[in-house]
Amino acid sequence: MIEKEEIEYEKSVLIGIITQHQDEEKSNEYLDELEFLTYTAGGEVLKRFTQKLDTPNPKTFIGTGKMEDVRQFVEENDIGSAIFDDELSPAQQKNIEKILKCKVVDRTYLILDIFAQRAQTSYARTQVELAQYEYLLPRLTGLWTHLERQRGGIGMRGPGETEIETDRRIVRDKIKLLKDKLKIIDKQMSVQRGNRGQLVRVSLVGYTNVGKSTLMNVISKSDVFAENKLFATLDTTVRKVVIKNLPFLLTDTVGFIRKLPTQLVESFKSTLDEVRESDLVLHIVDISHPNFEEHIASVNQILDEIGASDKPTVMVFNKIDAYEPEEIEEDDLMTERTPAHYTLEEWERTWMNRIGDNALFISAINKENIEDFRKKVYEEVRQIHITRFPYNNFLYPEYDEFTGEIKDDE
Ligand SMILES: Nc1nc2c(ncn2[C@@H]2O[C@H](COP(=O)(O)OP(=O)(O)OP(=O)(O)O)[C@@H](O)[C@H]2O)c(=O)[nH]1
Ligand SMILES: [Mg+2]
Repeated sequence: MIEKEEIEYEKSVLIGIITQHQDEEKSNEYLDELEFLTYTAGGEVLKRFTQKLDTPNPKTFIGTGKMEDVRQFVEENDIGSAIFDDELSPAQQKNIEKILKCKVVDRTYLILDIFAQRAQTSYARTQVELAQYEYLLPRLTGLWTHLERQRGGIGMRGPGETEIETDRRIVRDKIKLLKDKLKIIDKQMSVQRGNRGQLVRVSLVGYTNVGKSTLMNVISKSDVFAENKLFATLDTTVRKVVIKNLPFLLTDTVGFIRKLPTQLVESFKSTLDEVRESDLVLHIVDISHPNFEEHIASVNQILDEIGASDKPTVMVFNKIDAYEPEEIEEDDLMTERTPAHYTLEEWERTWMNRIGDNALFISAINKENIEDFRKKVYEEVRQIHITRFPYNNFLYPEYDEFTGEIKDDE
């Protein structure tokens, strides 16, 4: 069901709204992220449309006048998909499609589509397929049926055209089948996790594209796929890492994102079990991203949802090489200083100071402060080890006391 072949960049427009809770600046930042998602899915954004609205129009999400602007642009520029930053109701989606006569994709579907495109293993593919069917189920009546355009491109890598006329029952059966299939794999995975013995488990979590896989590669000398697109990693990778003489398991996981579709959280539950069952969480943050504080909040919320928010956590602020505060010219007396103007040193004195030792500032790419990072991880893992196996204490001296041969990895 999931097609793998590469597609040409598809012309798209983005549509977002500005509300009381979401001012123009926020809305722009969200659309930046949506544009990155669109690019990752294989689309090119020709134009953004925004509208000030207190509540979205129940029929067409944005107002009639604005929709007419969009329609004209879509027609004149041969646009393949109109992408909304918010979740659309099945009815809204249908209505808008009738007007625009192109694919209408919301943020949730876009993310599902990227996952479908990127899923490598049969396990990840099954999880995505399940999430796609669950998204599709309430939308079954007439989704995209009136479209006579070519197939393929954004939003077409899932259960699409062929299933549309199919009975809901068939989709429900399919959902049940996929759930059963996942249950079997889940059991195997859980046994595998059990077999890993008593090694301390550490997981890398964080917003998508913050550098988790890059850090994994640096620290474990492994070769996990990393790239500057969203959701480069869908399957968890577990590596045995040895710092000095202390072995532990390090897991690289799928990145999180604002408004991660609930269908995905649900079907990736067991991928996330890896995080839930870990002893230590390394929360990686891209400090060079203007929205990094909001990213932290999104990640914490998802950790909470999966029941993993009470783990010992180290905050790792990555990409310090790329961090550039906004500057205020000396003769500029109008611009107010905001956190966007903070230097790294100033950041370190904010709330980050309160987490004290549990905040690290690194560059995975330039290997800056990686030694501090290794030391910190060593000490945390050692602490967990000693608590769990008090008699083994003598095996693992303080990081600086260790004089034996330094082994990086096995
Ligand atoms: N400037 C800079 N870029 C970095 C650093 N670490 C990683 N990157 C880049 O950030 C991008 C994303 O890196 P990944 O390691 O794939 O990020 P990830 O968190 O695993 O992403 P997902 O798997 O998509 O969630 C890549 O282009 C990396 O080269 C860093 O310290 N500095
Ligand atoms: Mg990754």
